[in-house]
Amino acid sequence: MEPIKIALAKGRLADLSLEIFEQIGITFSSYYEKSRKLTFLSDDGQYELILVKAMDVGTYVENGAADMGVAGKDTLLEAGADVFELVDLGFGRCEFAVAGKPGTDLSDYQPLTIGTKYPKITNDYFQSQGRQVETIKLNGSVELAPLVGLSDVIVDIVETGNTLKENNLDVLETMLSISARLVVNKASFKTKGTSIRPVIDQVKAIIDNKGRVTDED
Ligand SMILES: Nc1ncnc2c1ncn2[C@@H]1O[C@H](COP(=O)(O)OP(=O)(O)OP(=O)(O)O)[C@@H](O)[C@H]1O
Ligand SMILES: O=P(O)(O)OC[C@H]1O[C@H](OP(=O)(O)OP(=O)(O)O)[C@H](O)[C@@H]1O
Repeated sequence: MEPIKIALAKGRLADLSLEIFEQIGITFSSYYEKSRKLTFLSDDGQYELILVKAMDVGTYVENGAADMGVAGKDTLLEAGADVFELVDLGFGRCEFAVAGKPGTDLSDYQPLTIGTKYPKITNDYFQSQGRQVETIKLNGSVELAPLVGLSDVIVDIVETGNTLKENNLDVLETMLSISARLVVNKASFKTKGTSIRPVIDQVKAIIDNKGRVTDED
């Protein structure tokens, strides 16, 4: 039988995700972080790890190129991924926020310009409140934008708040909380249910029992 394909991004969510898979007996001992290889077969040959960019996990899973995956809620929302989101893994916790120079009054700007890696989430959020904004798509170092006059404010992820602090920016408005999710392709969930369901159930059991898989573990 074909291996179940699991999409994962290198980076912040990789280690804890692989740790959870290991706890349910799915191990990829040929994987190591510095490798340039993008696919790894599990030791039992039943699963295949495919390494994609964080923002692309939802796309691979939605299209069935991967049967399941681990992705931040931020990336799933931004990609508008049509997938089953079956487990909140409880790590990778952070907040979306509007941030800017201290004392910035959002209502002073018409339209408000917003630098962000997440134009869809930003537009959806402000549109739902009937507030007119203009987004400027950035790919990183977003905190720079208001400092150099590229945008009035930013919308970005805040975890510890250190990046904002070190750049003399403040949270002006919090938007929504996010965390890592286990997602499954809708067709795979039906056609490969006998293989996929036990994985979901075991991951759920680990999260429920531990209730303490955190970034600090
Ligand atoms: N402080 C944080 N900053 C960014 N993402 C975080 C943070 N804490 C948790 N996350 C979560 O980790 C996920 C992966 O983040 P990571 O930094 O590895 O990739 P990325 O920066 O989105 O991608 P890339 O580095 O390829 O541009 C995010 O989508 C988010 O859900
Ligand atoms: O509140 P903090 O704990 O400081 O974390 C938030 C920072 O982390 C992320 O950036 P990342 O490290 O992914 O860099 P980039 O997006 O600028 O590439 C995010 O875009 C913030 O800049």
